Amino acid sequence: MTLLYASTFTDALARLSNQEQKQVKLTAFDLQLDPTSKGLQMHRIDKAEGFWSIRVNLDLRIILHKAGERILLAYVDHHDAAYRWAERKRLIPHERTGAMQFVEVPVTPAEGVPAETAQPPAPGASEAGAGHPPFRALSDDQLLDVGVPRAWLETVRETAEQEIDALCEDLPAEAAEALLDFATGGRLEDHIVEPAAPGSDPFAHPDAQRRFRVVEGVEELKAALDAPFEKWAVFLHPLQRASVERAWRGPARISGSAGTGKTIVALHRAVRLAEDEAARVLLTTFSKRLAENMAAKAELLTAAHPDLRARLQVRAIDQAAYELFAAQFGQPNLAKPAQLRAAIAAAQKEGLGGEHSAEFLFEEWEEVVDAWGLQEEKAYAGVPRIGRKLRLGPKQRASAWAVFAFLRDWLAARKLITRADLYGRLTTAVKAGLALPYTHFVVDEAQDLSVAQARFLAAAGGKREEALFFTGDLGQRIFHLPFSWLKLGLDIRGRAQVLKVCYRTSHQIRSAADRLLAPEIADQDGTVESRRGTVSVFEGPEPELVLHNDPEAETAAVGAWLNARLAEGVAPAEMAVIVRAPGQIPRARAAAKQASRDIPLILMHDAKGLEYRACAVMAVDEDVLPDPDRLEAVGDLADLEALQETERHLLYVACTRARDRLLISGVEPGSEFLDDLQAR
Ligand SMILES: Nc1ncnc2c1ncn2[C@@H]1O[C@H](COP(=O)(O)OP(=O)(O)OP(=O)(O)O)[C@@H](O)[C@H]1O
Repeated sequence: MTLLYASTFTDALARLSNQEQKQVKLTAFDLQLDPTSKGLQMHRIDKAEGFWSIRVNLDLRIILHKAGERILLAYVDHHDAAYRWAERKRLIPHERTGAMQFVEVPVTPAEGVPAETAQPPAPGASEAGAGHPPFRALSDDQLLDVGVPRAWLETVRETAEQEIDALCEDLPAEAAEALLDFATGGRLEDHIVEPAAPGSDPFAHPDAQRRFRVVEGVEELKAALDAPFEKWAVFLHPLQRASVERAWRGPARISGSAGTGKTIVALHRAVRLAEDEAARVLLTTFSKRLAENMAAKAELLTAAHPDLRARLQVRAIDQAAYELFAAQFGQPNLAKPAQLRAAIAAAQKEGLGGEHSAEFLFEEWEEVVDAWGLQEEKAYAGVPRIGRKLRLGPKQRASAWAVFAFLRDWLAARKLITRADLYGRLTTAVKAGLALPYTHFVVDEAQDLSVAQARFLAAAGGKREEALFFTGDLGQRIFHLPFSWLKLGLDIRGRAQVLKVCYRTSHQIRSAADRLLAPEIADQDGTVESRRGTVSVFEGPEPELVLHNDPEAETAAVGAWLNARLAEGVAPAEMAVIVRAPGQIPRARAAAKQASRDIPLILMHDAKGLEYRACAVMAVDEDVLPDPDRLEAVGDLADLEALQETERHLLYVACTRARDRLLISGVEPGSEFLDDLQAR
């Protein structure tokens, strides 16, 4: 007997109370142990071919589908609702793609089916007061190619624009995504589903695997049922699954708009690599908080495989590097930014540095001299100054270098090293043969790797084909100026994949945020990441953008907006107020205070990886974003464009933390980026 469970089952389970969930799990375990047990009280459902019910308690029923040796946990609900669900369904492979699907049975109104049950509305029913049906001109073949079931062809063609959302909830996910993209200007051709090979198992098709999963042992069933909310732990999108499972034969990078599940892919990939008993996997990202989030998810994913969990370490990359350094060379004595600034001030006091401002010298040190590990002025002249178009003249360079040389001596005299030095020494040691305790590195938020980190990873991966796997989004680079990975030995060309389905953010919020960025962004080595064809799996209200005459008016309006969300039932912890810098926190606090003191206040730089039902991104003023201090610091010597982009990315990151509701506000005339957000 093969036992499978469907995403419809875990969705339905997640809607039940904790007590009910416990009872359902016990019944499911009983089923797995002995499907023939009389105690299950299994009954065939007359009106639904292949469907059976089993009894959980007086009221609750699990719906199964049985065919030959295969039993599928399909649904669970209170008695009548469970039967109604089954009576509307057929389990059949799609005639064109071969992927197994649940298909709603078309029922005509004459059969007296209540209007609220899920079924294709009668063709033409949508005409009253409806807009132009966007799919009317699509042929049967076009619709079948993207996985629309035959029974739905007419209904799809007659669906009006404002009914698309409801339609898509009833269609298989692959068909819904294709139609959503088409309705918002995309191309159906981008979503044609690869047909299964003749004679192959319809449950093995990549699109079937996003809704059905074979249970491999009681531990796995337990893990799935213990966390029914965590759909990502089981039901991956075919593109996600392909990214996780493929033998990439070299460093690979998976990208995608915010919320397309890049972190989820990184997690699954790390777990997959750890299946090999000889593997020691480091799953890493740039901050401790994000690493902790990933570690919690890794626990969930490996709940059924504790041995595998032991082969997987989750750490912030700096922490991992620190530990490796300490093990090899002893505790590093790291210079703090304040110490570096003090050293620059000391150099200037001695008359070094010419006309350069302290801020410029600090940025130049961080992003160029220290980042690239430059030890000599000659090397400084030849450094690839990507993102910095204006080259320094020889005199300016010489005066700046005098400060950097001073800085190096200053650090050496105090036996201090920088973070880049730490990575540099590790890189040299690895190249000289130091064996690391990791065989594989899976790196999330890779767009924010520093030069020194990228160089270290290139060395650490060595020539092992699957050693390096990156996930990230160039549009979310917020910490460093761009640089060429290729020049550092990380060649991902031809091994890049873009995810296209956004699970976090409503269509309305995601498409507004995506307007902040170019539809395609190329990295320094020519690898292009495209946002075209991205779809969100649900819809919501349009984001609101409001400018006020003064900060007080804004505070009052944001407070009112937060109160409105509370009134809708959004808990304080499910919303956030996000601002650019600490200087705007008092404004955020004043606004939040009007609704609840428990609403988190977050800086844009710290917003990465977080998600909330409702976000107010406030104080998006002209003199706040882009940050004028940062722009001034780089003066006319740096490429303002690259820095401007970094600031733009911050707004993108902030906006894409919102799931259902987004408010963006500021004081007139507002940040220059807001124009793009509004453009249609
Ligand atoms: N296959 C899936 N099924 C259901 N939910 C998913 C799936 N993949 C991802 N998610 C959910 O989508 C949300 C976003 O996922 P994730 O954080 O991995 O996206 P991301 O691309 O890393 O986002 P960002 O770029 O903002 O960091 C999470 O809530 C995650 O659980």
